[in-house]
Amino acid sequence: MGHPVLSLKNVTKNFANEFFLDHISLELFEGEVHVLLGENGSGKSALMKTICGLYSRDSGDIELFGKSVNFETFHEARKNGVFYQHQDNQLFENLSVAENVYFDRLATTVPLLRFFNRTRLDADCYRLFKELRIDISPRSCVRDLGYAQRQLLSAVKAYVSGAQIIIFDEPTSAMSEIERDIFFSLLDRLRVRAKGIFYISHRMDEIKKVGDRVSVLHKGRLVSTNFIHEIDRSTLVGMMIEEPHQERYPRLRIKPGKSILEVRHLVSKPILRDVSFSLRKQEILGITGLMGSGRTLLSNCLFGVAEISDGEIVVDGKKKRFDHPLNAMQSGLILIPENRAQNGMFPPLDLLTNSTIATLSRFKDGMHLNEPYMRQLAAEYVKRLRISPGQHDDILRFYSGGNQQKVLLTRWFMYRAKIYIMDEPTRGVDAAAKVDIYNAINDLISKGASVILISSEIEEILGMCDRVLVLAGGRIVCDLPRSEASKETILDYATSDA
Ligand SMILES: Nc1ncnc2c1ncn2[C@@H]1O[C@H](COP(=O)(O)OP(=O)(O)OP(=O)(O)O)[C@@H](O)[C@H]1O
Repeated sequence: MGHPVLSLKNVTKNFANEFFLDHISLELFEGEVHVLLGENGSGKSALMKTICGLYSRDSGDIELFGKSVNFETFHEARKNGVFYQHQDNQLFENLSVAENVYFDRLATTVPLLRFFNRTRLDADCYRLFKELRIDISPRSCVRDLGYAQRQLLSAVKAYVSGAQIIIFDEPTSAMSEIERDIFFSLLDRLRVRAKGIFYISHRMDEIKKVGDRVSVLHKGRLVSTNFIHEIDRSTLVGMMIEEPHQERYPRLRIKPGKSILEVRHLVSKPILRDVSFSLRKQEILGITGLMGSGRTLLSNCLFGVAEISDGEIVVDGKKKRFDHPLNAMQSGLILIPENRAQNGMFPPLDLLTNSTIATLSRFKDGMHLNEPYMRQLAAEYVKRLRISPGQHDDILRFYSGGNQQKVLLTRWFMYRAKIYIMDEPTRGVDAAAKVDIYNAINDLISKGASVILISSEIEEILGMCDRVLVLAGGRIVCDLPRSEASKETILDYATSDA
């Protein structure tokens, strides 16, 4: 192990007396990938943001290459070689992929944007993507990319930034195996080029693969730092959470009933081609596929967000045409979207409003809303999904990513739809809270709902679903009962690209 390139010494930060980073001392050694683990809201992102100027510390010291630093802005940290990849991928929606990748180059080396050479920029990006095996067109607009593609793009931005210290905050949370392999090879290159990497993740399966040491945070405190090869998964989980072990995938033994949703020969240009499948009452139907396979587009078509060029949707035996999400909702369908920051949350509003906003009719009491009932139901979900801090007037913007996700789920769990389409519902959620979410999904099923669970995590699909569909190149390439599905079969089909 080399010498420390970044040292935190007794760093503290008080967040409005609600949360406290408690005297954290941590070192990042030259050449290491240092994994940070901890349940949702344990302080991982807050600590990293304190390093890179997004938050100022109250006390303690941070040394970069042996010199004390106190970055006041994110920009100052970047100038000094510290790059933070935010878990919500902060990209420019209206710019192209190449412009996003080389945005720093544009902003710093070209005095007037209008003189920049687009052809050269695209060619550089094309070469880079070819080298990294990334199959995204440099000219596409970021707005049209799926979440996993955006994650890959953010990682490439870190790569081209030339930064010496890189902080990845849940960089692979929506990526499937193949994209993760691309990301890991990019990480291997960075390991050689950068001086040190902090790596936050809830995907326990990747930690051994990527990390050298691991530090666990719990409620703003550092619990321990260990070499990864010296510690096993269950010890790590035990350090993160206080509760005893729970079953990872709690499955119900309910036999699905008759078909309630039929999708027939659905086409949505330019990706989806001839997609047909059915969903049965009280069934959990898993859909997986690689980046760009059409998973999210399919969910958007079913929910009336994206246009359908051909084919039909039949709900409860009746043909439907959804031009707007409201039509889909009236027919009992709900979509919990993949990109919560963009399509799900109301960041400036409080927890109570964010959780009850879609279900106000349920709380109607004459001319008023029954506020005690709203509070009671919200409190039940706060407890059940362990939302933290969980006060009704907490503003959502200040919540950790995983807790924001839980609030979003609360909103739709309360809604009591017939058919739930959940696009990556456990993204950014810690191992224990995932089980809470699976239990809440089971609860919906036992009350008669059906669920389409779209996920990039094959283990999750195999653990929770009755049946698995694999999308590749915009088509369904397999439809398997869970008993016949395995990780290998799914991967084989996912890479077959019909
Ligand atoms: N600007 C802020 N104002 C008030 N509280 C904040 C602010 N930023 C973070 N917090 C609080 O600090 C705590 C830790 O949040 P943080 O985002 O670091 O969690 P995390 O460990 O990264 O969780 P996750 O895995 O869910 O992303 C949370 O309780 C959060 O509400």
